[in-house]
Amino acid sequence: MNPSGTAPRIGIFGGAFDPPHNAHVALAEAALAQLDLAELHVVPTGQAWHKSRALTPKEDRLAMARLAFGGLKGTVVIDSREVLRDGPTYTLDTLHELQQEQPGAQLVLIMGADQAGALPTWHGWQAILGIAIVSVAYRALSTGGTARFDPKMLPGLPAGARFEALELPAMDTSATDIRRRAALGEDISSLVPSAVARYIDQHHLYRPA
Ligand SMILES: Nc1ncnc2c1ncn2[C@@H]1O[C@H](COP(=O)(O)OP(=O)(O)OP(=O)(O)O)[C@@H](O)[C@H]1O
Ligand SMILES: O=C(O)c1ccc[n+]([C@@H]2O[C@H](COP(=O)([O-])O)[C@@H](O)[C@H]2O)c1
Repeated sequence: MNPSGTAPRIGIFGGAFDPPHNAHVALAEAALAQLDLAELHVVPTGQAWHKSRALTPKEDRLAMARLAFGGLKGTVVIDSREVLRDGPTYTLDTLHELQQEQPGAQLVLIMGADQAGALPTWHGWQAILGIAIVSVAYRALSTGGTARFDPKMLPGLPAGARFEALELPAMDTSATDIRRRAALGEDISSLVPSAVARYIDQHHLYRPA
């Protein structure tokens, strides 16, 4: 408990971060500014069972996450547990581990509205909603507009599930678009933190073989 008698809030922001980009950083900054977090864990995904393409090696994604998020103001932990874990990455496992490590903390799972809408496809999603508050940031759609999210649209929403809105200006940046641009040799320096752009260049990431 805090001196105020409330449970410390631990934020969890997971992603493939292939690569981490400016919208990810803006989302993390908004979470630190708005969610009253004692800590923010930025968690690169290990084995993304839900994505059909092979991700860039986890060592590179972890290194880029350190470059992108390591300098943010606030207590930020670049959490390597999922890249170190064998087998498919399940957020539920991460939440169970954090619960054991920090009993009494309130876990706050942070995501874009696109992921929130897909929650019923997640492993153990109803258990996740029993453990964590879900904080949802709006996300610009490639077709224009923003991805709105209303928890009531989730079929089978468990009673007691808690959601919070995270205010974020809609940004249409996506890692898919950045990988595509980098593969074409286009300049991506306005889309990712400069240290990430240097890392991509130095390690020849996203270029055709
Ligand atoms: N432009 C954005 N605005 C708001 N949230 C975003 C944005 N881009 C990513 N996110 C959120 O960040 C988290 C991690 O996303 P992820 O690493 O998959 O990035 P991505 O840009 O969606 O990647 P990809 O294009 O490869 O699917 C997810 O919760 C996602 O909803
Ligand atoms: O646990 C699951 O089943 C699960 C299914 C889909 C996504 N996630 C997590 O959601 C986060 C964002 O996913 P993504 O696809 O936008 O990178 C990332 O931490 C993933 O591991 C988790």
